[in-house]
Amino acid sequence: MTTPNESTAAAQPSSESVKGRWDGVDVHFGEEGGRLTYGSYLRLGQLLDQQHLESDPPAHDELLFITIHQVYELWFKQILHEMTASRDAMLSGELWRAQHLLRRVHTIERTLTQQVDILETMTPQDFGEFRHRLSPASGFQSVQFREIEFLSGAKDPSFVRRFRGLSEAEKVRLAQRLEEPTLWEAFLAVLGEAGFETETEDDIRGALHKVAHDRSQFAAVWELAEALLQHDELAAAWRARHVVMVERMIGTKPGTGGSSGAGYLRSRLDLRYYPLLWSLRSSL
Ligand code: HEM
Ligand SMILES: N[C@@H](CC(=O)c1ccccc1NC=O)C(=O)O
Repeated sequence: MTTPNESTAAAQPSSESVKGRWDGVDVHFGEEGGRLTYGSYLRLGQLLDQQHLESDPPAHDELLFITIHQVYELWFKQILHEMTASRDAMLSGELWRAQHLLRRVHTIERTLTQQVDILETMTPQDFGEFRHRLSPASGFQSVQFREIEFLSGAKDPSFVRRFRGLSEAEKVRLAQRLEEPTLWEAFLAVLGEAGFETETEDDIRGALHKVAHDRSQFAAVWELAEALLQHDELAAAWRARHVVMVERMIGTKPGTGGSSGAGYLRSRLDLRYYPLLWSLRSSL
């Protein structure tokens, strides 16, 4: 019996094969031909070498600041993966799958809002040790954040124009998001498939009413509408949590990205992806 880290003749990589057998178990080899390990699979060498402080001498809390943002971006990537698949599932009529994937998005979004607690263990004084080094960078420049907004339904090309320092690849990604169908457009296709007109806003209001009042017939459509509303509510909760954290950290100072700071962020609190799902509430 060998233990997982011992090498065996059977598991030696050859130049031809990327698979082998070890104690009756398939053994896979990574790109370099070495046997796959935890660290090589997860590319930890690269991942754990990506935290570079701007402060010098190093400010203790800057590692936390970088880590939090990198974790956000990893989850943004996952959210985009799930939202794209959910949109495509709606377009191909797989409503159960669209809803299943949106539920995963909700869980990630709750986690993202809770993560603010970790950042708030940093005091404004400790943030002040390295904040001046960050300008003109800001969360405003998060391409994936804007992709999520566009894919959700809030397409606003003015954000692309206001972006500074975008790479060509990032410009292409944002341009594609402005072109492709949003979750809302996919949902309208679902309403269409269910037999409703969706040409005008009044058509859509009418369709939502019928769905809401005949849940036995339109159960899957109603559940999907609720999942979209939940996504909208969770995005709004993140914006609200973020602005209060910002007030706690920098008060009324302008932002490093060049905006008025909390004032600008407050102006975005009323953003809703699906206003018709919200206004439906007033007439139920
Ligand atoms: C100490 C913590 C933080 C402070 C003081 C802060 C402050 C700000 C400020 C002032 C803005 C307005 C843009 C500007 O800089 O002029 C902004 C925007 C933004 N921040 Fe943060 N932020 C913090 C943490 C985070 C974290 C952890 C994230 C997660 C990715 C984040 C994401 C964003 C995004 C996406 C925007 C653009 C929002 C929009 O345009 O609606 N921020 N932040
Ligand atoms: N805009 C923030 C700085 C900040 O939080 C930040 C800076 C660089 C990269 C991401 C950031 N996060 C959110 O805005 C500030 O004005 O203090």
